[in-house]
Amino acid sequence: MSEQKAIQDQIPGNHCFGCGPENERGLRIKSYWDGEDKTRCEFLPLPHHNAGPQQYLNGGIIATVIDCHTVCTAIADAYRQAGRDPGTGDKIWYATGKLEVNYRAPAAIDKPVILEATIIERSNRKTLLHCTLYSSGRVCATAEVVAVRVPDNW
Ligand SMILES: CCCCC/C=C\C/C=C\C/C=C\C/C=C\CCCC(=O)SCCNC(=O)CCNC(=O)[C@H](O)C(C)(C)COP(=O)(O)OP(=O)(O)OC[C@H]1O[C@@H](n2cnc3c(N)ncnc32)[C@H](O)[C@@H]1OP(=O)(O)O
Repeated sequence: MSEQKAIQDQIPGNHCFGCGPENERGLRIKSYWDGEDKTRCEFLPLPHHNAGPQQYLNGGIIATVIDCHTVCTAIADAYRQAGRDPGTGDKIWYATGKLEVNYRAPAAIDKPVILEATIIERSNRKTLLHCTLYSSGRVCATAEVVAVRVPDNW
C-alpha cells in the first residue's frame, strides 16, 4: 500500500504559521486521515516552544496545532464531500470561527504530542470538530472547533 500524503502537502498556497508548508519559520504540522471522519497528527515540540516552566509545552502552541489540525481536516473533508482530491479544481479554504481549548494536564516539551480530530457535524459553510491532544498517552487538552468556509480573497 502506498504511503498516505499529508493533507497539508496536497493543498498548495498555504502560508499559515501552524500548517503552511510554504512558511519556512512555521510549525509545519502534518495531518493524515485515520478512519472515515478522523484525522491524526504527530508534532514534536522544539525546546523554545516551552511555557514559563521549560519542561512544558506552551499553551498558545497547543492551541495553534489544534487549530491547524482541525481546520485542515475541515478543508480536506470539504474536498472529499465535493468528490475531488485536495488541491484540485476551485480552491476550498476554511478559517477558524471558534476555538475552545480545555487544558487538562501539562504536555512535556521533549515528547511528541498526538492530536486526534473527529468531524462531529458538517454543513455547506461550517464544520464542527472535536480534538484531543495526548502526550505520553495522557489527555493534555481537548477542544471544540468551528471551521467556517471562506472565499479565496479572504
Ligand atoms: C494561493 C492563495 C491562498 C489564498 C488563501 C485564502 C484563504 C486562506 C484561508 C484559510 C487558511 C487556509 C489554510 C490554513 C488552515 C488552517 C489555518 C488555521 C486557520 C486560522 O488560523 S484562520 C485565522 C483565525 N480566524 C479568523 O481570523 C476568522 C475571523 N472571522 C471571520 O473571518 C468571519 O467571522 C468568519 C469567516 C469566521 C465567518 O464570517 P462569514 O461572514 O463568512 O460567515 P457567517 O458569520 O455568516 O457564518 C457562517 C456560518 O458559520 C457560523 N459561525 C461563524 N462563526 C461562528 C462561531 N464563532 N461559532 C459558531 N458558529 C459560527 C455561523 O453561525 C454560520 O452558520 P450557518 O451557516 O449555519 O448559519
